[in-house]
Amino acid sequence: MSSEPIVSLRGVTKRIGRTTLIDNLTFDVPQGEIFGFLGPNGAGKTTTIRMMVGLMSITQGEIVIKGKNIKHDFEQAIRHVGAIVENPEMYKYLSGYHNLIHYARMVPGVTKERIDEVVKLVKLETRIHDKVKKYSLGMRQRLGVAQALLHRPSLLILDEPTNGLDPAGIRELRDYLRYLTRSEGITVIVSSHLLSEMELMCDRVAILQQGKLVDVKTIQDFMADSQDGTQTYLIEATPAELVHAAIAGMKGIKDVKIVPQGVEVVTERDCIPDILADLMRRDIRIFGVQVLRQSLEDRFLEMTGGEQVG
Ligand SMILES: Nc1ncnc2c1ncn2[C@@H]1O[C@H](COP(=O)(O)OP(=O)(O)OP(=O)(O)O)[C@@H](O)[C@H]1O
Repeated sequence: MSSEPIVSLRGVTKRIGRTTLIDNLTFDVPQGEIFGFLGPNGAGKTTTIRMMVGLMSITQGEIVIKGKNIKHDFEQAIRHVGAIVENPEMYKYLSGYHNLIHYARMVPGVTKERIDEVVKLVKLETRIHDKVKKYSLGMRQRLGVAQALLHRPSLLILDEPTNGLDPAGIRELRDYLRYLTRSEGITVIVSSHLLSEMELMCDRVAILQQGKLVDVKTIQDFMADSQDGTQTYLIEATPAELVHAAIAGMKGIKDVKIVPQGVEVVTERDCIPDILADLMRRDIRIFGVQVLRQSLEDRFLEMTGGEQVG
């Protein structure tokens, strides 16, 4: 993976009249990842995406895609981008394949081989000759993604792609987006107000709230670090009462409680070896230690002071 970000936003601001919709966004989207814009309704996800694809002007700041500033080099920047921002146009009475042929006429240099390739990429091979009216929402979306991929973009942007999909459709979407990043090296940006989906789908998320960036982090980092650097561990050991009493007296323990599977301890990572060594000295039998990861939802609520999402 290259270290050069595929997209950089620097001080991006959008004002309409006196209202600031987007306020000074600065962050990078690394290449080859699935990157999420996460935030409650009205946080500014769609507005940011619209600016990135040139559907809306930028009041202030810069957006650079693959080294090209979209204000000064729009054509050059946008040729790297495939996007679905609004519902893509499709002819319901034509097959998926004929829709692609029709669309490909508007995209210079697209061959029949490329059409077959994109059909494979979105895993529509078995149904591509069916009429679009017979497609499920998930399949229509995949056809939309196939359209967006025809010109070999290195960045795919999908605004709220899980909207209206059933759990199976969401899973398929996740699988083929992952396939696109892994096998084709395509960077994907998705937006959503649903934390649980972003957690499963993305490598990294930018959290937006009221047009501002709250934070941008990898999913692992979101779940791992609580604000004070502590983490919850489950120590499976018996007898639980003895474990509890021993740990409660140690340094650096924020919380300790007995749970059905053992004892839960809130502490810093560096304290774990000492805790285990101490328990072993007391002849306590240790069966396992697990890091209990916080869900992104917990982290989000912690970071935004409780504004509910989803
Ligand atoms: N053209 C516009 N004129 C005025 N206000 C707008 C315009 N477009 C969006 N807004 C406002 O900007 C804010 C951000 O909207 P945006 O659609 O970007 O949010 P979002 O995070 O995508 O939310 P959602 O999930 O509801 O689509 C909202 O308060 C919205 O009402």
